[in-house]
Amino acid sequence: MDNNQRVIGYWISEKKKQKFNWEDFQNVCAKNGFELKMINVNANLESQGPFHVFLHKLTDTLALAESGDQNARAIITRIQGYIRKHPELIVIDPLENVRNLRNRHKSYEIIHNGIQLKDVFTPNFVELKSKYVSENLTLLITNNVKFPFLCKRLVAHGCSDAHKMMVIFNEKGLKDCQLPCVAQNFVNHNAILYKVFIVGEKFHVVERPSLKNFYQKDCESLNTIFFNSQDISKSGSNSKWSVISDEEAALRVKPNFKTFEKIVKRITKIFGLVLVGVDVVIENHTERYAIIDINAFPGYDGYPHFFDHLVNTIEKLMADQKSSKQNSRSAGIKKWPSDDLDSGFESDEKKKQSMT
Ligand SMILES: O=P(O)(O)O[C@@H]1[C@@H](OP(=O)(O)O)[C@H](OP(=O)(O)O)[C@H](O)[C@H](OP(=O)(O)O)[C@H]1OP(=O)(O)O
Ligand SMILES: Nc1ncnc2c1ncn2[C@@H]1O[C@H](COP(=O)(O)OP(=O)(O)O)[C@@H](O)[C@H]1O
Ligand SMILES: [Mg+2]
Ligand SMILES: [Mg+2]
Repeated sequence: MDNNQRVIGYWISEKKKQKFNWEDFQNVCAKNGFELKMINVNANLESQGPFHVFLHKLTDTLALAESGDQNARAIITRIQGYIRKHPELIVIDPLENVRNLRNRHKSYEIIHNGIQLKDVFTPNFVELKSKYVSENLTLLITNNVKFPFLCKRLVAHGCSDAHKMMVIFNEKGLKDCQLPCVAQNFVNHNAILYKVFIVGEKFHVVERPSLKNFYQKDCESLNTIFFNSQDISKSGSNSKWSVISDEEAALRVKPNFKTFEKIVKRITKIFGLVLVGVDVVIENHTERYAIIDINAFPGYDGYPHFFDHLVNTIEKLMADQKSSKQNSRSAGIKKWPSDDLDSGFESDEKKKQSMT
């Protein structure tokens, strides 16, 4: 290996590698002076290094580790040990920050407390865990969650049920909630979802199909709808639950990209993530933007020149690290707190956010 070569060590699943056409990434890296090296997370990392960057999607492993899986725990401990031993390693993204997205209730709380933007909100939500319907009903009322609401598994990824959901229309449907779950107000949005795919300071928005509108009369007549979110909002999805009338479709509004810009800025900062996706719907009538899901290292399907943007972002993070190291040396500060949630892109606040 060339001593000046910068090495990106990575771990993503084989399935994701295929979806991404990873060989193209290899070429983009080579063109920009990076070597891309797959890490064997089951073996000692020290002997596989040195690495300058660690790029990963370890959401499933993190979730498994938290549920007690010994092998997953060993992997996470090994990686954490390596990261601790190499404080200059650029980690995309820090494990602590990715971990915040495992529990849907926790990520909604972070958004609710941190988004602080007029016209952007996360719909009212509450965690349900009681086997007694009456207790859950009280919780719903106390937290202002109304029918219809979405019932989402508490765990957002890493288990086979993470994307199985329900729309609950009435008290009769409460027994259908699969626990533990988060109940979240249903927001009518004329069946269009906006996927905001973020790469550092850049982002790209794609439109996807979504759930239809539901009205008060549906709460009286409909039984619980069970669905898998993977069948609703992929680029080719064609679910019967996404069909709306021509009148409703005519009411769709053109999204305001300035609002997406603001959302991107806030979300990257409060979650401290470089590779993140935000699912947004625009509420009918109020035209407020509802954030309904946050995903670590999503699919980026439809994001033009994703690999170029990723490499440019890595370049920038390296340059930022170098200059902050120089600054802290002159100020007598020892280390940039890269794992601090709120540090995000603090130093770039003034710089213009740009869209692809
Ligand atoms: O399957 P893809 O490529 O659509 O990507 C999935 C994401 O879809 P999106 O890009 O937002 O449309 C998907 O996003 P959603 O939760 O479906 O909004 C998840 O991020 C999923 O990861 P995981 O299985 O939950 O760990 C992502 O799955 P992985 O490919 O990362 O396993
Ligand atoms: N609060 C909501 N109001 C209306 N529709 C929603 C709401 N939350 C989710 N949906 C719909 O359900 C789908 C899946 O929900 P989401 O929270 O994104 O879960 P996942 O992590 O499985 O993608 C979304 O793509 C959207 O169509
Ligand atoms: Mg989603
Ligand atoms: Mg999700």
